[in-house]
Amino acid sequence: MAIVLGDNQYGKAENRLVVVSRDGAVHRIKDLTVSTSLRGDLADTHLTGDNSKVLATDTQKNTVHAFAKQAPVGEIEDFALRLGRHFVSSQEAITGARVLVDEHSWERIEDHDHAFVSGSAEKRTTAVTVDGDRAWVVSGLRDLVVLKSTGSEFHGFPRDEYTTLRETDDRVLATSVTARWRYRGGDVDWAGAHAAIRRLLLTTFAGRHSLSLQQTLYAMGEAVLLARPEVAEVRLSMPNKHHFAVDLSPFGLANDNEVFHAADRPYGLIEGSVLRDDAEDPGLAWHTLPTF
Ligand SMILES: O=c1[nH]c(=O)c2[nH]c(=O)[nH]c2[nH]1
Repeated sequence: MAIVLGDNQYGKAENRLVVVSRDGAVHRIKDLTVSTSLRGDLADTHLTGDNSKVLATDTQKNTVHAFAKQAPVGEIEDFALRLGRHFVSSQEAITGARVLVDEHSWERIEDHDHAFVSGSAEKRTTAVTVDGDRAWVVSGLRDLVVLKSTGSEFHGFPRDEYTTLRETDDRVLATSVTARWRYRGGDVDWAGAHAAIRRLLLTTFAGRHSLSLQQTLYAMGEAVLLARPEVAEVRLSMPNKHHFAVDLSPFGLANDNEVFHAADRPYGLIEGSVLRDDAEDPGLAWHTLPTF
């Protein structure tokens, strides 16, 4: 038996980067969390501690900062592609790079030039993978919290000796959407596509009558694929944020779906992928990313 080094990657995780750009007195801010990780000929450092091929994670962090100054950051996908390609093309030992970027939202306070209020917790995300001269882009969003107060049922599930859940034809449906979608190529209007896909996810959640969160998940992914030819696959992770109707009968009160306990945990966790059956090979697009 021999023991060998398996898959590995290394980098600087979660650089918190805020970039202020100025158009005269009017400022704009980009608030990003950037993680870089590199792959390649890295056996030496693991096996002998020879670091001659290790671009320090500190250097990776510095590169993120310098790139934010040297050219406009632009869309997160473009920024991530520039960084990933730089690491692969400038270091002989480095053959692959993964750059993750989350964009945090800020809104202008009224029409103020340089004062902002933090937006919702929702983040726009991208995961760019570079391997040699190839690249894949998986973009998405997370912490998009949505709720509908009717238009959701759940019944017809098996009942065994442990089942207590009541069937319902009218319940609150709430979730916090994590969505990732894989683009088919790199020639994409990143911001326009993101806005359109986000809208499709929201309008489908709102508009489709739901018989299960699973059905809603599939419908949301399907809506994106039907409308957006540049997307090959959508992966969704959607916790079922349960809202339990409170039993008010001890107080002699009827609860006509008005008063709920918003339970924090446990929560159902509904996850899945919706994809074209003729989608091309995803290559390394999802490599080392969480499945959902
Ligand atoms: O939409 C739902 N899917 C489930 O699988 C499930 N399980 C459960 O207890 N409630 C729900 N709701």
